Order: sequence, then structure tokens, then C-alpha cells
Amino acid sequence: MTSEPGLLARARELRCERGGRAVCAPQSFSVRAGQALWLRGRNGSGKTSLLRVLAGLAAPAGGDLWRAPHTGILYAGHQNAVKDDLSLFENLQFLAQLGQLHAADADVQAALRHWGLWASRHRPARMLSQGLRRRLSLARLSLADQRALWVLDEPFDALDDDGVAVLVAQLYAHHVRGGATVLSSHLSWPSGAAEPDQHWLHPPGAQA
Ligand SMILES: Nc1ncnc2c1ncn2[C@@H]1O[C@H](COP(=O)(O)OP(=O)(O)OP(=O)(O)O)[C@@H](O)[C@H]1O
Repeated sequence: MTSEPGLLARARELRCERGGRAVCAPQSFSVRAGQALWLRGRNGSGKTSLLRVLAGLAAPAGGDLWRAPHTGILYAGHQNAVKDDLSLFENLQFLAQLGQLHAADADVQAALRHWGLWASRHRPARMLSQGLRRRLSLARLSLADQRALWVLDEPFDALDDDGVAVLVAQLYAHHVRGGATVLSSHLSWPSGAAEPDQHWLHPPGAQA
């Protein structure tokens, strides 16, 4: 237990396994209000596994993970979770329900506008490009002000420059109001955006 002001999560020697096998060395890091933490590492180094544990979607294999009581978490995985047969509007409603984000129709409309998807709102999602699918999946961030901790797996994937700018602005606003983000990305950090703290994942047995 800890009562350090602004601390949202702390991992100590946290261990992640897939298929009964350790995916990375034990991890220790903290997440504070206003912070962005960028998980870095090679393909297969365990970023997705660690993000899922941090979000509470998988159990740690050992070590200690503390989260501040009542910290709301929003997890957006690498897969977009977009349903081809639903319209964009219906998809975002669905994603909001899935994440228990309690969004009114007006909020969903505003989110679609914010992410440049309004003109296509009645179209089935099957007609979307990869980048537009990514935007639709990320539009739920606009509905998640109340979730203090955002856990995002490769959120920049497939976004164009305009989409990257929308996401960077969304992250900035989240951090200014006291939220925090833990994310993975294989891409260079967008130029002009404040670079986040970095945490590198190393193979099991390696020196951190
Ligand atoms: N369902 C699974 N069962 C067993 N092993 C898995 C499973 N999913 C992933 N793994 C393995 O766990 C390790 C970590 O995978 P993970 O997806 O967490 O890495 P990552 O750093 O996110 O990779 P990438 O950069 O390629 O997205 C890899 O060796 C991967 O092959």
C-alpha cells in the first residue's frame, strides 16, 4: 500500500507470462498523474502482455502491482474492436458500452466530429481504411475523461499526420487534467509533442 500523492500505479518486480513462459524480465515502474509512460522494446518483448496486466485484463505471474483505489482505466488494444456490419456511430456507441463509458448520443456525435469521422457516421465500418478504423477505435478516448489511467497498445499505428495530431492533443489534454497514459509504440515519437518518459523491456534474465 502507498499514499504518495498523484501516484496512480506502481509495479515492483512485476512478472508477466504467456503460455507459462516469462516474456520479459521483472518490471518495476511508477505511473503518476499527468505522466505519459512509453513502453519500449523489440517485437515480442512483452509490451502487450504488460499492458494487459496493467489494465487488469490478465493476472501477473508474480511481483506486485498496486493501483490507486478507484482509479478508472481505459484499455485500447492493438486490435481495433470495430464491427464491420455496424455504422461508425453504432460502433462508437458499442465501444462506449463495452467500456462502460456512459456516453450520451451527443457525446458520441462530438467524438466522431473530433476524430474527423462525422461525414461517414452512417456508413458501415467495413468501408473504412485501416487508419480510419484506428481513428474510430481511438474516438472512445473522447468519451473517457473520467478514466484516470489510459492504457494504449500501439495507438499511433496507421494514423496519418492529422490523426497523430488529434491523438497527441487528446493525450495532452488528458495529462493536463491529471490523467496518465501508459502506451506502446514502434514509431518515432511525433515531432513537436513533449516526449514521454520511457521504460524499456528486456528479455527474461537480462539486466534492466
Ligand atoms: N497467446 C499466447 N500464448 C503464448 N505465447 C504468447 C501468446 N501471445 C503472445 N505470446 C508470446 O509472448 C511474448 C510477448 O508477446 P507480446 O505480444 O506481449 O510482445 P510485444 O512486445 O507486444 O510484441 P510486438 O512488438 O511484436 O507487438 C512473445 O514471445 C509472444 O510470442
